[in-house]
Amino acid sequence: MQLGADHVRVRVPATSANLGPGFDALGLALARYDVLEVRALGNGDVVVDVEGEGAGEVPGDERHLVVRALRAALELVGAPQTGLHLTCTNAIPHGRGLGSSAAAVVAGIAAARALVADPAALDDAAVLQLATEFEGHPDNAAPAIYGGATIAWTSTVEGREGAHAVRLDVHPDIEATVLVPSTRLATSRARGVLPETVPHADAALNAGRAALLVDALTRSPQHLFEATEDRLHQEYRAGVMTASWELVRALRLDGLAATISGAGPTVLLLGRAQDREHADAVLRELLHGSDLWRAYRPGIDLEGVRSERVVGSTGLSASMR
Ligand SMILES: Nc1ncnc2c1ncn2[C@@H]1O[C@H](COP(=O)(O)OP(=O)(O)OP(=O)(O)O)[C@@H](O)[C@H]1O
Ligand SMILES: N[C@@H](CCO)C(=O)O
Repeated sequence: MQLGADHVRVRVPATSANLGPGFDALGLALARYDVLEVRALGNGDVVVDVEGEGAGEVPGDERHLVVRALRAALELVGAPQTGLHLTCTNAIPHGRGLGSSAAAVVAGIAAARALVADPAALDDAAVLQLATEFEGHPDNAAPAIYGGATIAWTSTVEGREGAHAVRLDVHPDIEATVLVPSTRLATSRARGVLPETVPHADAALNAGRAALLVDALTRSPQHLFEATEDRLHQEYRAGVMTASWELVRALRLDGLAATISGAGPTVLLLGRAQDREHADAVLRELLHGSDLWRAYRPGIDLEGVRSERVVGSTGLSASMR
């Protein structure tokens, strides 16, 4: 397949995975975005300019995660590799449990989709499958692609092998607050401290809470507190994110639906708009005098990744999702 454009722009949301009991399955898209421009270059050069999160840290060559994902997507659809000039304006913090790596991978694949002559060859299902091959699990990639909340799973059923996701419409009263610490934690380290097996009673509790959480997210936000209980991963990880786990416990003691965001160490707080005042008062008290945390209330992203071809200096073609 040939390229159909030489300049595209992509916007991809931050995501919060797990949401408590939905380990490796549930995710939520947040309205905080990395924005990328990708230009195909006639020569084989790779130039990467980064502003914001990751500037001066991520590699500026073929090892850059967006470049790797983009190249994998071009290869998947049989499009030619090309030189690339990548301009990244990043607002998703790295290594904090807000899906920065999934966002980079999804953005790279979405850029490839917008660059190739037949974008339909990289439909959302193909983007999810390829992103999951990079990430190892689909729970951040799914909301980054579809927006809203998602349930993602990896099927082993014959003929349906691989990653799948369904999108949920989040109840409009639900708000997300993220408390982002200055410290980082690599997902690989947080996964390394998980046990091989868990007690049956804990697994049973999580199954019930995850099911309840689907209802709480979409229809009954009054159940968010109980629905975000988890016994499968957060406490096991407490030793590698002590301050985050302490904050989750303190917030929950005050009746707030706090969880570790993804593999941490960010803390996610879900709640109803009507409970915002109470949440803010608790946060003020708990975080008073601490310079460890930055708090945001980003809003829920409903669209997922967006890309568009850039034509001339200002004109844009139809956006491609
Ligand atoms: N926009 C980006 N551009 C290039 N590389 C990135 C980008 N975002 C993340 N990465 C790479 O991914 C690493 C972070 O991935 P990691 O999975 O540890 O954390 P996370 O994705 O932020 O958190 P989580 O998966 O728990 O939500 C960074 O250190 C960097 O190497
Ligand atoms: N479900 C994943 C999310 C981080 O990518 C975890 O908690 O390890």
